[in-house]
Amino acid sequence: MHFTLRLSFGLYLDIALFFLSKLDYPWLFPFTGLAKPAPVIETFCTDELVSKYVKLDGVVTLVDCKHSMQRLNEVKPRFVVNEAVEQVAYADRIILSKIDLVTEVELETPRKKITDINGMAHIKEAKFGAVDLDFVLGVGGYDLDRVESEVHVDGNQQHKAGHDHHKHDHSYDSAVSSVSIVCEGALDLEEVDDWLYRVIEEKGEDLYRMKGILSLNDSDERYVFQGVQSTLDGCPGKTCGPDEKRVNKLVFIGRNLDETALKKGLKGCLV
Ligand SMILES: Nc1nc2c(ncn2[C@@H]2O[C@H](COP(=O)(O)OP(=O)(O)OP(=O)(O)O)[C@@H](O)[C@H]2O)c(=O)[nH]1
Repeated sequence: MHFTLRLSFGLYLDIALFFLSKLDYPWLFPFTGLAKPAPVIETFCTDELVSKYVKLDGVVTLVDCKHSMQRLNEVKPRFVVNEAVEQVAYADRIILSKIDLVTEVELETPRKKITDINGMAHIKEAKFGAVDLDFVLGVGGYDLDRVESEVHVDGNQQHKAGHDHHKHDHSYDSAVSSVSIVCEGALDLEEVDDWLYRVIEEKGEDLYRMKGILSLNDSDERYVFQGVQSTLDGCPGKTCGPDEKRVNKLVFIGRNLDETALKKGLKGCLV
């Protein structure tokens, strides 16, 4: 008698991931060239099967400081992704490599470009990609308990990382930037929750990542959140000291972010 065991691909993957997860090793997935990071991150964060066994620790992007500017400055038509810009925008850690091939002054251009796109990522300069393993492993880029130590915002500012509008007014403005907001006061949790979901809905795929620390009116605990595209996670954070100021810090990374509207939206949630 013949038994035909029909296993779906999903079940094979389930079994493979189960055994691989038992090894308890960090996995590094290298993506070369023009890989789009968003679908990969989405798979790790939202795919039921993959997220059962594998936790995304962080995205590390290597930027060649000698040759990357051309790619980063390339203006793409509407709805066409600039993969190089997205790779920087989604990164938790950025290795600015080949620094021996440029002068200190020349290094300023890619460094500025990167921080304009992504105001959250930690940047390290390197020769031949040599950095401490701690920099690329145990990143915790998606851990809520790391949000407070990761969100360092330096005031209300938006860094535009797109092209010069006057030179390229024929094309769609696909500027990717970081918007950092710091505002004092206590927020209404329901209001801020509604507002964040409204931002996600309105911006759609143009919103890449966000993180924040919120002070709420009915609690001494801060509230931390982090989101990737349409997913949003949040939980209570550290308790506010009795004399501590109620401060809210948020960082958004995305395309065509409207800083004024974001600030106004957040202010509307203050009690
Ligand atoms: N001088 C110098 N050369 C480097 C450095 N890093 C890599 N290279 C050299 O650059 C050449 C190309 O290496 P990479 O840019 O790392 O190649 P790659 O990763 O395949 O390139 P991509 O897929 O485009 O990222 C090789 O000959 C490397 O030895 C560096 O920091 N300094």
